[in-house]
Amino acid sequence: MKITLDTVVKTFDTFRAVHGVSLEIESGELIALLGPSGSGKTTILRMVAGLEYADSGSILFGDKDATDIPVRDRGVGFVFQHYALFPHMTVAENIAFGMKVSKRKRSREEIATRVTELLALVRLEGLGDRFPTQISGGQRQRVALARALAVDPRVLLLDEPFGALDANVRRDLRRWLREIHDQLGITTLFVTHDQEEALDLADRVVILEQGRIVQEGTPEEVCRRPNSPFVTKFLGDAHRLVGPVTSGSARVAGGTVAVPSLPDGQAEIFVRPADLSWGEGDIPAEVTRVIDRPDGRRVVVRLEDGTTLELDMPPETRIEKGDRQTLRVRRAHAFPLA
Ligand SMILES: Nc1ncnc2c1ncn2[C@@H]1O[C@H](COP(=O)(O)OP(=O)(O)OP(=O)(O)O)[C@@H](O)[C@H]1O
Repeated sequence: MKITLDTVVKTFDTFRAVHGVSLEIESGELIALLGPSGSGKTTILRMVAGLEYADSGSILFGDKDATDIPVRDRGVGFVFQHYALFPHMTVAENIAFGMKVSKRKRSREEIATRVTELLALVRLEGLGDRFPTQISGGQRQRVALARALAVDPRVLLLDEPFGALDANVRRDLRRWLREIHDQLGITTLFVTHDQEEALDLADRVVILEQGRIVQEGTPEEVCRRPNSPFVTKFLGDAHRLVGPVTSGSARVAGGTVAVPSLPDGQAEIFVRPADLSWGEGDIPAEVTRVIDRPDGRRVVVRLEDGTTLELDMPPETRIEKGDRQTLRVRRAHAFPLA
Protein backbone atom coordinates (compact mmCIF):
# COMPACT_ATOMS: atom_id res chain seq x y z
CA MET A 1 0.00 0.00 0.00
CA LYS A 2 1.49 3.30 -1.07
CA ILE A 3 1.01 6.22 1.33
CA THR A 4 1.25 9.85 0.29
CA LEU A 5 1.38 12.87 2.57
CA ASP A 6 0.73 16.11 0.75
CA THR A 7 1.52 19.39 2.55
CA VAL A 8 0.23 18.11 5.88
CA VAL A 9 -0.09 20.69 8.66
CA LYS A 10 -0.94 20.03 12.32
CA THR A 11 -1.32 22.63 15.05
CA PHE A 12 -2.01 21.99 18.74
CA ASP A 13 -3.73 25.11 20.13
CA THR A 14 -1.28 27.73 18.89
CA PHE A 15 1.74 25.44 18.52
CA ARG A 16 2.45 24.20 15.00
CA ALA A 17 3.88 20.69 15.37
CA VAL A 18 3.95 19.78 11.66
CA HIS A 19 4.62 22.40 8.98
CA GLY A 20 3.47 21.28 5.55
CA VAL A 21 5.09 17.84 5.33
CA SER A 22 5.02 16.05 1.96
CA LEU A 23 6.24 12.50 1.65
CA GLU A 24 5.65 9.47 -0.56
CA ILE A 25 6.09 6.04 0.96
CA GLU A 26 6.19 3.41 -1.74
CA SER A 27 4.39 0.12 -1.32
CA GLY A 28 6.63 -2.29 0.60
CA GLU A 29 9.11 0.38 1.62
CA LEU A 30 10.55 0.68 5.14
CA ILE A 31 10.92 4.36 6.01
CA ALA A 32 12.47 5.73 9.19
CA LEU A 33 11.25 9.08 10.47
CA LEU A 34 14.26 10.36 12.33
CA GLY A 35 14.48 13.52 14.40
CA PRO A 36 15.11 14.89 17.87
CA SER A 37 12.46 14.92 20.55
CA GLY A 38 9.57 17.19 19.62
CA SER A 39 10.31 17.27 15.88
CA GLY A 40 6.84 15.93 15.02
CA LYS A 41 7.55 12.26 14.28
CA THR A 42 4.83 10.79 16.48
CA THR A 43 2.30 13.37 15.32
CA ILE A 44 2.91 12.35 11.70
CA LEU A 45 2.56 8.69 12.60
CA ARG A 46 -0.67 9.32 14.49
CA MET A 47 -2.11 11.19 11.50
CA VAL A 48 -1.27 8.27 9.20
CA ALA A 49 -2.94 5.95 11.71
CA GLY A 50 -6.04 8.14 11.85
CA LEU A 51 -5.62 8.92 15.56
CA GLU A 52 -5.11 12.61 14.79
CA TYR A 53 -6.44 14.77 11.98
CA ALA A 54 -4.41 17.13 9.84
CA ASP A 55 -5.52 20.80 9.86
CA SER A 56 -4.77 20.97 6.16
CA GLY A 57 -3.14 18.94 3.45
CA SER A 58 -4.02 15.35 2.71
CA ILE A 59 -2.96 11.79 3.41
CA LEU A 60 -3.67 9.17 0.76
CA PHE A 61 -3.73 5.40 1.13
CA GLY A 62 -3.16 4.24 -2.44
CA ASP A 63 -5.13 6.88 -4.31
CA LYS A 64 -7.89 7.17 -1.68
CA ASP A 65 -8.04 10.11 0.72
CA ALA A 66 -7.53 8.60 4.18
CA THR A 67 -9.71 11.23 5.89
CA ASP A 68 -12.71 9.18 4.81
CA ILE A 69 -11.27 5.90 6.11
CA PRO A 70 -11.98 5.21 9.82
CA VAL A 71 -9.05 3.98 11.93
CA ARG A 72 -10.28 0.40 12.08
CA ASP A 73 -10.64 0.20 8.31
CA ARG A 74 -7.22 1.62 7.46
CA GLY A 75 -5.53 -1.75 7.82
CA VAL A 76 -2.74 -0.40 10.01
CA GLY A 77 -0.88 -2.34 12.67
CA PHE A 78 0.83 -0.45 15.49
CA VAL A 79 3.68 -1.13 17.83
CA PHE A 80 4.50 1.57 20.35
CA GLN A 81 7.22 1.75 22.95
CA HIS A 82 4.69 1.75 25.76
CA TYR A 83 1.84 -0.02 24.05
CA ALA A 84 1.60 -2.57 26.81
CA LEU A 85 0.32 -6.05 26.23
CA PHE A 86 -2.84 -7.02 28.11
CA PRO A 87 -1.35 -8.30 31.37
CA HIS A 88 -4.19 -10.69 32.20
CA MET A 89 -3.97 -12.44 28.85
CA THR A 90 -1.38 -15.00 27.80
CA VAL A 91 0.98 -14.30 24.92
CA ALA A 92 -1.23 -16.38 22.60
CA GLU A 93 -4.38 -14.57 23.76
CA ASN A 94 -2.71 -11.22 23.22
CA ILE A 95 -1.80 -12.20 19.66
CA ALA A 96 -5.30 -13.55 19.03
CA PHE A 97 -7.03 -10.46 20.42
CA GLY A 98 -7.18 -8.43 17.20
CA MET A 99 -8.53 -11.38 15.25
CA LYS A 100 -11.27 -11.99 17.80
CA VAL A 101 -12.56 -8.42 17.73
CA SER A 102 -12.06 -7.90 13.99
CA LYS A 103 -15.03 -7.48 11.63
CA ARG A 104 -13.74 -10.44 9.69
CA LYS A 105 -14.98 -13.52 11.54
CA ARG A 106 -12.50 -16.34 11.95
CA SER A 107 -13.11 -19.81 13.37
CA ARG A 108 -11.41 -20.88 16.61
CA GLU A 109 -9.17 -23.25 14.60
CA GLU A 110 -8.21 -20.55 12.11
CA ILE A 111 -7.20 -18.23 14.96
CA ALA A 112 -5.21 -20.96 16.70
CA THR A 113 -3.34 -21.80 13.48
CA ARG A 114 -2.54 -18.14 12.84
CA VAL A 115 -1.29 -17.67 16.42
CA THR A 116 1.03 -20.66 16.00
CA GLU A 117 2.32 -19.25 12.69
CA LEU A 118 2.93 -15.84 14.23
CA LEU A 119 4.69 -17.28 17.28
CA ALA A 120 7.04 -19.05 14.87
CA LEU A 121 7.53 -15.86 12.82
CA VAL A 122 8.57 -13.85 15.89
CA ARG A 123 10.57 -16.82 17.19
CA LEU A 124 8.59 -17.35 20.36
CA GLU A 125 7.44 -20.91 19.77
CA GLY A 126 6.46 -22.58 23.00
CA LEU A 127 5.87 -19.32 24.90
CA GLY A 128 2.20 -18.91 23.98
CA ASP A 129 0.99 -19.86 27.45
CA ARG A 130 3.20 -17.40 29.33
CA PHE A 131 1.87 -14.13 30.65
CA PRO A 132 3.57 -10.83 29.67
CA THR A 133 5.28 -10.55 33.08
CA GLN A 134 6.91 -13.94 32.47
CA ILE A 135 8.85 -12.88 29.37
CA SER A 136 11.62 -10.32 28.74
CA GLY A 137 11.14 -6.78 27.40
CA GLY A 138 12.51 -7.77 23.99
CA GLN A 139 10.17 -10.75 23.85
CA ARG A 140 7.23 -8.51 24.81
CA GLN A 141 7.94 -6.22 21.85
CA ARG A 142 8.08 -9.26 19.59
CA VAL A 143 4.67 -10.28 20.90
CA ALA A 144 3.44 -6.74 20.24
CA LEU A 145 4.64 -7.05 16.65
CA ALA A 146 2.95 -10.44 16.27
CA ARG A 147 -0.26 -8.91 17.61
CA ALA A 148 0.01 -6.06 15.09
CA LEU A 149 0.65 -8.52 12.24
CA ALA A 150 -2.19 -10.85 13.22
CA VAL A 151 -4.85 -8.97 11.29
CA ASP A 152 -2.75 -8.78 8.10
CA PRO A 153 -2.19 -5.02 8.09
CA ARG A 154 -1.41 -3.21 4.86
CA VAL A 155 0.70 -0.71 6.76
CA LEU A 156 2.83 -1.13 9.86
CA LEU A 157 3.47 1.85 12.15
CA LEU A 158 6.22 1.52 14.72
CA ASP A 159 6.86 4.29 17.24
CA GLU A 160 10.19 3.81 19.03
CA PRO A 161 9.27 0.13 19.49
CA PHE A 162 12.66 -0.77 20.94
CA GLY A 163 13.18 2.47 22.85
CA ALA A 164 13.00 0.94 26.30
CA LEU A 165 15.40 -1.94 25.62
CA ASP A 166 19.13 -2.14 26.14
CA ALA A 167 21.53 -1.53 23.25
CA ASN A 168 22.35 -5.16 22.40
CA VAL A 169 18.72 -6.27 22.43
CA ARG A 170 17.81 -3.25 20.28
CA ARG A 171 20.42 -4.15 17.72
CA ASP A 172 19.24 -7.77 17.53
CA LEU A 173 15.62 -6.73 17.28
CA ARG A 174 16.14 -4.27 14.47
CA ARG A 175 18.03 -6.81 12.38
CA TRP A 176 15.24 -9.25 13.07
CA LEU A 177 12.58 -6.66 12.19
CA ARG A 178 14.33 -6.01 8.87
CA GLU A 179 14.26 -9.75 8.12
CA ILE A 180 10.56 -9.92 8.89
CA HIS A 181 9.96 -6.88 6.73
CA ASP A 182 11.84 -8.47 3.83
CA GLN A 183 9.78 -11.62 4.27
CA LEU A 184 6.37 -9.91 4.44
CA GLY A 185 6.95 -6.71 2.43
CA ILE A 186 4.49 -4.59 4.43
CA THR A 187 4.80 -0.80 3.95
CA THR A 188 6.38 0.30 7.21
CA LEU A 189 6.88 3.64 8.92
CA PHE A 190 9.33 3.50 11.81
CA VAL A 191 9.81 6.43 14.20
CA THR A 192 13.07 6.84 16.07
CA HIS A 193 15.40 9.48 17.45
CA ASP A 194 18.32 7.03 17.21
CA GLN A 195 20.28 7.68 14.01
CA GLU A 196 22.11 4.35 14.18
CA GLU A 197 18.79 2.51 14.36
CA ALA A 198 17.35 4.47 11.42
CA LEU A 199 20.44 3.98 9.24
CA ASP A 200 20.68 0.31 10.09
CA LEU A 201 17.07 -0.51 9.38
CA ALA A 202 15.50 1.69 6.77
CA ASP A 203 15.39 1.78 2.97
CA ARG A 204 14.98 5.53 3.24
CA VAL A 205 15.54 7.93 6.10
CA VAL A 206 13.43 11.07 6.51
CA ILE A 207 15.00 13.60 8.84
CA LEU A 208 12.76 16.05 10.68
CA GLU A 209 13.56 19.26 12.50
CA GLN A 210 10.86 21.30 14.20
CA GLY A 211 8.01 19.81 12.19
CA ARG A 212 9.72 20.05 8.79
CA ILE A 213 11.47 17.49 6.62
CA VAL A 214 15.01 18.78 6.27
CA GLN A 215 16.44 15.88 4.27
CA GLU A 216 15.42 12.49 2.94
CA GLY A 217 17.31 9.80 1.11
CA THR A 218 18.82 6.35 1.41
CA PRO A 219 21.13 5.86 4.40
CA GLU A 220 24.05 6.12 1.99
CA GLU A 221 22.82 9.39 0.50
CA VAL A 222 22.19 11.14 3.81
CA CYS A 223 25.49 9.94 5.28
CA ARG A 224 27.56 10.96 2.25
CA ARG A 225 25.84 14.23 1.54
CA PRO A 226 24.19 15.70 4.63
CA ASN A 227 22.68 18.96 3.41
CA SER A 228 23.04 21.11 6.53
CA PRO A 229 25.03 21.46 9.76
CA PHE A 230 21.95 20.18 11.65
CA VAL A 231 21.78 16.91 9.67
CA THR A 232 25.56 16.45 9.81
CA LYS A 233 25.59 16.76 13.59
CA PHE A 234 22.43 14.75 14.10
CA LEU A 235 23.67 11.77 12.07
CA GLY A 236 26.65 11.15 14.33
CA ASP A 237 29.81 12.27 16.09
CA ALA A 238 31.09 15.36 14.30
CA HIS A 239 33.54 18.02 15.41
CA ARG A 240 33.09 21.54 14.17
CA LEU A 241 35.97 23.67 12.92
CA VAL A 242 35.59 27.22 11.68
CA GLY A 243 37.91 29.07 9.34
CA PRO A 244 38.28 31.26 6.25
CA VAL A 245 38.23 29.61 2.81
CA THR A 246 40.35 30.77 -0.09
CA SER A 247 40.52 28.90 -3.39
CA GLY A 248 38.99 25.68 -2.01
CA SER A 249 41.20 25.48 1.07
CA ALA A 250 40.10 26.35 4.62
CA ARG A 251 42.55 27.55 7.27
CA VAL A 252 41.85 25.95 10.63
CA ALA A 253 43.87 25.55 13.81
CA GLY A 254 47.28 26.06 12.26
CA GLY A 255 46.65 23.90 9.17
CA THR A 256 44.40 23.47 6.16
CA VAL A 257 41.40 21.41 5.09
CA ALA A 258 40.48 20.88 1.44
CA VAL A 259 36.95 22.14 0.77
CA PRO A 260 36.83 22.17 -3.05
CA SER A 261 33.13 22.91 -3.35
CA LEU A 262 33.04 25.99 -1.09
CA PRO A 263 33.22 29.63 -2.21
CA ASP A 264 35.68 31.99 -0.54
CA GLY A 265 34.54 33.29 2.86
CA GLN A 266 34.06 32.00 6.38
CA ALA A 267 33.03 28.32 6.65
CA GLU A 268 32.10 25.69 9.23
CA ILE A 269 33.63 22.31 8.67
CA PHE A 270 32.44 19.08 10.29
CA VAL A 271 34.78 16.13 10.63
CA ARG A 272 34.03 12.66 11.98
CA PRO A 273 36.48 10.46 13.89
CA ALA A 274 36.78 8.12 10.89
CA ASP A 275 37.64 11.02 8.55
CA LEU A 276 40.99 11.91 10.13
CA SER A 277 44.48 10.52 9.53
CA TRP A 278 47.28 10.76 12.09
CA GLY A 279 50.80 11.54 10.88
CA GLU A 280 49.72 13.10 7.61
CA GLY A 281 48.51 16.54 6.61
CA ASP A 282 49.49 19.83 8.22
CA ILE A 283 47.30 20.38 11.29
CA PRO A 284 49.52 20.13 14.41
CA ALA A 285 47.94 18.04 17.20
CA GLU A 286 48.81 16.46 20.54
CA VAL A 287 47.26 13.32 22.02
CA THR A 288 45.48 14.02 25.30
CA ARG A 289 43.78 10.66 25.84
CA VAL A 290 43.44 7.20 24.33
CA ILE A 291 40.23 5.26 24.87
CA ASP A 292 40.32 1.54 24.11
CA ARG A 293 37.26 -0.12 22.65
CA PRO A 294 36.68 -3.63 21.37
CA ASP A 295 36.74 -2.43 17.75
CA GLY A 296 39.65 -0.01 17.94
CA ARG A 297 41.25 2.94 19.70
CA ARG A 298 39.54 6.31 20.01
CA VAL A 299 42.23 8.95 20.27
CA VAL A 300 41.49 12.39 21.67
CA VAL A 301 43.77 15.16 20.40
CA ARG A 302 44.14 18.89 21.02
CA LEU A 303 44.85 21.33 18.21
CA GLU A 304 46.89 24.53 18.46
CA ASP A 305 43.85 26.69 19.04
CA GLY A 306 42.63 24.45 21.88
CA THR A 307 40.00 22.60 19.80
CA THR A 308 39.57 18.96 20.77
CA LEU A 309 39.07 16.30 18.09
CA GLU A 310 38.68 12.55 18.26
CA LEU A 311 39.87 10.02 15.74
CA ASP A 312 39.52 6.28 15.30
CA MET A 313 42.51 4.02 14.89
CA PRO A 314 42.88 0.24 14.56
CA PRO A 315 43.30 -1.68 17.85
CA GLU A 316 46.99 -2.46 17.24
CA THR A 317 48.00 1.22 16.79
CA ARG A 318 50.83 2.28 19.13
CA ILE A 319 50.01 5.74 20.35
CA GLU A 320 49.95 7.40 23.75
CA LYS A 321 49.17 10.57 25.62
CA GLY A 322 51.65 13.36 24.82
CA ASP A 323 52.46 12.15 21.26
CA ARG A 324 52.61 15.03 18.79
CA GLN A 325 51.99 14.76 15.07
CA THR A 326 50.10 16.38 12.26
CA LEU A 327 46.59 15.51 11.20
CA ARG A 328 44.93 15.28 7.83
CA VAL A 329 41.21 15.70 7.28
CA ARG A 330 40.50 13.17 4.52
CA ARG A 331 36.81 13.98 4.24
CA ALA A 332 34.73 16.80 5.63
CA HIS A 333 31.24 18.21 5.36
CA ALA A 334 31.63 21.94 4.93
CA PHE A 335 29.09 24.75 4.78
CA PRO A 336 29.49 28.48 4.21
CA LEU A 337 28.85 30.49 7.38
CA ALA A 338 26.25 33.12 6.76
N1 LIG B 1 -1.80 16.51 22.03
C1 LIG B 1 -0.90 17.50 22.02
N2 LIG B 1 -1.18 18.72 22.53
C2 LIG B 1 -0.27 19.72 22.49
N3 LIG B 1 0.97 19.62 21.97
C3 LIG B 1 1.31 18.44 21.45
C4 LIG B 1 0.41 17.31 21.44
N4 LIG B 1 1.05 16.27 20.86
C5 LIG B 1 2.28 16.72 20.50
N5 LIG B 1 2.44 18.01 20.86
C6 LIG B 1 3.64 18.84 20.63
O1 LIG B 1 3.99 18.75 19.27
C7 LIG B 1 5.41 18.64 19.11
C8 LIG B 1 5.74 17.40 18.32
O2 LIG B 1 5.45 16.28 19.14
P1 LIG B 1 5.73 14.79 18.66
O3 LIG B 1 5.31 13.87 19.77
O4 LIG B 1 5.14 14.57 17.32
O5 LIG B 1 7.32 14.80 18.54
P2 LIG B 1 8.32 13.58 18.40
O6 LIG B 1 9.29 13.97 17.35
O7 LIG B 1 7.58 12.31 18.20
O8 LIG B 1 9.04 13.61 19.80
P3 LIG B 1 9.45 12.40 20.78
O9 LIG B 1 10.65 11.75 20.11
O10 LIG B 1 9.81 13.10 22.05
O11 LIG B 1 8.28 11.49 20.90
C9 LIG B 1 6.00 18.66 20.51
O12 LIG B 1 6.45 19.95 20.79
C10 LIG B 1 4.82 18.30 21.41
O13 LIG B 1 4.94 18.92 22.66
